[in-house]
Amino acid sequence: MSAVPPVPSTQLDPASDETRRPVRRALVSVYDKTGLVTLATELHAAGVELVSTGSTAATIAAADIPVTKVEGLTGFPECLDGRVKTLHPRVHAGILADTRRPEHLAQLDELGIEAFELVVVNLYPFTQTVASGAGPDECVEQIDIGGPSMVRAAAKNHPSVAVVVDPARYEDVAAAAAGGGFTLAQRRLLAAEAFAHTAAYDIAVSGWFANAYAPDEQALESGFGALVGAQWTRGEVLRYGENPHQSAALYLSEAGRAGQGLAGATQLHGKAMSYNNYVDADAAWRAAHDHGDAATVAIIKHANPCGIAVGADVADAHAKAHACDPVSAFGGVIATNQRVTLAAAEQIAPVFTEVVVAPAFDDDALAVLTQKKNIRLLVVDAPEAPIVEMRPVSGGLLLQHVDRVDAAGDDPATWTLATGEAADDATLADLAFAWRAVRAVKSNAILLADDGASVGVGMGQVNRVDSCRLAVERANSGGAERARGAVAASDAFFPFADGLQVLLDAGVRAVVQPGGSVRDEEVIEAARAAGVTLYLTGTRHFAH
Ligand SMILES: NC(=O)c1ncn([C@@H]2O[C@H](COP(=O)(O)O)[C@@H](O)[C@H]2O)c1NC=O
Repeated sequence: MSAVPPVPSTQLDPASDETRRPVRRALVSVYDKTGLVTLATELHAAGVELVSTGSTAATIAAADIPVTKVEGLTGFPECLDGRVKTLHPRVHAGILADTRRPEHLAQLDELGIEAFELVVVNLYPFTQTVASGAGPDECVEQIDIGGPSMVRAAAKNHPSVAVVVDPARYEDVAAAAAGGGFTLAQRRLLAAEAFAHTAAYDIAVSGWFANAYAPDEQALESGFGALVGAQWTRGEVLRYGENPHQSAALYLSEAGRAGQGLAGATQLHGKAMSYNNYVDADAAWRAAHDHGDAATVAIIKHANPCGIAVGADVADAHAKAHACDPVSAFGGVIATNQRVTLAAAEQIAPVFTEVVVAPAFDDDALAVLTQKKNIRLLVVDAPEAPIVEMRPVSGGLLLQHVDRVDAAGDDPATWTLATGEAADDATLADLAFAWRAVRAVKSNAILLADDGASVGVGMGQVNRVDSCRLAVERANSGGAERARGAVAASDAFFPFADGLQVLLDAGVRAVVQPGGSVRDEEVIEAARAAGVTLYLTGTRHFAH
């Protein structure tokens, strides 16, 4: 590495006006021409000389704004179908010269090169081209080379150059050009945005290579490419994490940035969402969308349901879900897959509720709920089901395909009747509901249901028999005796007959479970002895 002479230090506060660098010359090369003419007009009015590539220059010139073509600067024609336009020392030396260094200025002078103080670039639409289903050659052609080179160069040289990669910034650019240029602090922020932009671009390109264009053998077999890249951007800093001594923030994926998913939700009312609110709201929102078009309400506490129900409408579903465990519903998070109506809002309002998540709220429902100062109201569209989900482990990341509700085995028509009489339509509908609802329950999930509503949920245990006891205890709390005559779903097989026996003793009328234990016969025999219908799904929905 050659020794680089030290840069003269200024000792100035980066935000100070004295660090502004007046914009005299700008290089503008944009694929997306949105706002270009307005920007060029304002830069020209501020006395900025414009240098541009092919169709950017043509667009500016067509608006009667003076512009120099890059070719005029380099003395070299754009060639190879635009693969080489700005890749020239006259361009890059003009961007990379550190004008704080007298020797850089002297070299520019010697070479007859003028420095740029502003670079405005946006890149070829690689992601959009891939998404359009274009063939590989077209996708490869849409990998921008010259653009990222200029962006990275300008970002590196932010002490001398401001770089802009997003048309949303053009107003700031025009204001800065007219007002003496960007401060050093602003140029640093712009450079950070620029590096994030090229990083996201390279993640998209490298991901496409690893997963679609040049997958290795394992990727072909498994669908998991050799590389996973993603970029999350900070959405909001949260008051604290799971506990007050933990700091936390919400970061957004591309979907979240586009306003999708829980992270991209619109909050209509209430205090800022907390870390735990997000965790519970995500679980609630998923659970509320597991029952197709039926009006569904899920009430979640600590990522587990204290009630899930389908009903004639949202109010009906909410009343049924709430009745499952009114004690635990206090301070819960409610999600529904339908508009919240006045009737539902009037039921929800008297119960202390942290968050309500819904695709929409009727105005009169909103009027009722917004009287509660602290309740958070979120509008979230139906989930765009992610294909894979990630979970960090120390030193790595686990990826798995999402456990979808339409897995083989979720359709009662595919179930095997292991013992007992075939269920009548109503019982089968309850079993199907319980089987879908139990997916939302974590760690040895047992869910008792009746008439499209959970009536007792056992979860979070390290053995299944304890979950069975818990589900029965909850169903029968306060002398309710709701376990008798209910149906039961178990997310995974009963390893022994003991757990099932707890349910049988409590009087459940039908049970659905995956089956597949080495002791299945023992388990089936217990159901047979009790005269209870037992279905096997062949699929499990375990959730940790
Ligand atoms: N190859 C190059 O030298 C080069 N220099 C700039 N570009 C890109 O060309 C686009 C602008 O071209 P035009 O002004 O012709 O529309 C921009 O998206 C810019 O990122 C280039 N194109 C691709 O690499």
